[in-house]
Amino acid sequence: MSLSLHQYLAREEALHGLDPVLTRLLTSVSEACKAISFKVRNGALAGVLGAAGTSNVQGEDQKKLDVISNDIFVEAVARSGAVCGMLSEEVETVMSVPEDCPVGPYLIAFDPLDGSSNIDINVSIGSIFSVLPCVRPKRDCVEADFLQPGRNQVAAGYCMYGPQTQLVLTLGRGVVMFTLDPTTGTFILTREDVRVERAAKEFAINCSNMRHWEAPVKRYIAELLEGKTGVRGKDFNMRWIAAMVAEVHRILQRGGIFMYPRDHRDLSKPGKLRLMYEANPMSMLIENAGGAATTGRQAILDVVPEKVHQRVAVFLGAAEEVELVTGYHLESDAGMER
Ligand SMILES: O=P(O)(O)OC[C@H]1O[C@](O)(COP(=O)(O)O)[C@@H](O)[C@@H]1O
Ligand SMILES: [Mg+2]
Ligand SMILES: [Mg+2]
Repeated sequence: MSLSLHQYLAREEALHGLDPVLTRLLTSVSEACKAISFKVRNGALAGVLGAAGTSNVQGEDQKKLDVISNDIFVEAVARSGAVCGMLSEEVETVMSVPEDCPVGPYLIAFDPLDGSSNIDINVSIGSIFSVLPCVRPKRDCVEADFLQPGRNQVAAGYCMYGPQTQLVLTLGRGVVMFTLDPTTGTFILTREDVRVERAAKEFAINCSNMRHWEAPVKRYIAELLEGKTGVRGKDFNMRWIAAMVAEVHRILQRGGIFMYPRDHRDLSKPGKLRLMYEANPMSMLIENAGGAATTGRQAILDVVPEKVHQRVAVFLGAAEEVELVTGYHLESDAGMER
């Protein structure tokens, strides 16, 4: 019998004591994702393609869909009565809930539209979310309330707008996938107990940055590229979709490793991806599927953030590969100390 997201969350409440307020929040997130999915499906017909003509806190040009998706998320989540603060890639400061909305015990961080460079070419994109507890729920939450390690997350996930719209979720007890039935507008559970194998034969990295990488990353990638004839003794395949949601989605289903290392392009940016609404939720998913996620030097989920929009290097996926490349970083650091 097929289970809807609503029924799945009710089952989690009954079997594992899932907080009904968290259920309400996740339901609001799923409604936001559904609304974004409908916009994406209609593309040019809905007038959602192209640039917005503005830039975000990262100094990146915003696409219309970045702004539209952000507005949809903020509206849905603020009205859930489940949060006391929101953090978005598209908004510089943390957002409080409006006066006419009740305040709840959670904080939510989100990347409303991931893979923005794919929007106008009709390639997979997504939305990513991370839910943290709020120690002192109040209307005027501040940045400091969000500065918690990813280990504190109580739920995390993403929705991918690809050939199908799929919502992928962890509550800290494994990873489950739902597929949106476009005829009824219901998310239906289509995969449970998602696992990432320890070994891998596929990797994802943007090789155009190779000259800027640190030595351990250059070493690791060089060994993968040598294939059967090199120290690894096997051939590896490569993919790069330029949307973290799509890369993680592939890895959750057929394995592999995804990397966006820190590089020397701009020393003020330790990596491209953002810790709180990209790396943390994806790391929680990957760890819950039996994989690993590090900065090359420590588990991503143990990083204590200093700023809400902070960037971080990311190596995630198959545990064997993540452990190997992390080992190369630690060896290299130890060598430099000597
Ligand atoms: O264009 P690059 O440098 O390959 O970067 C791709 C990476 O940037 C991101 O698109 C960043 O996400 P946004 O679209 O939310 O800014 C990741 O999803 C992806 O892995
Ligand atoms: Mg993103
Ligand atoms: Mg984004």
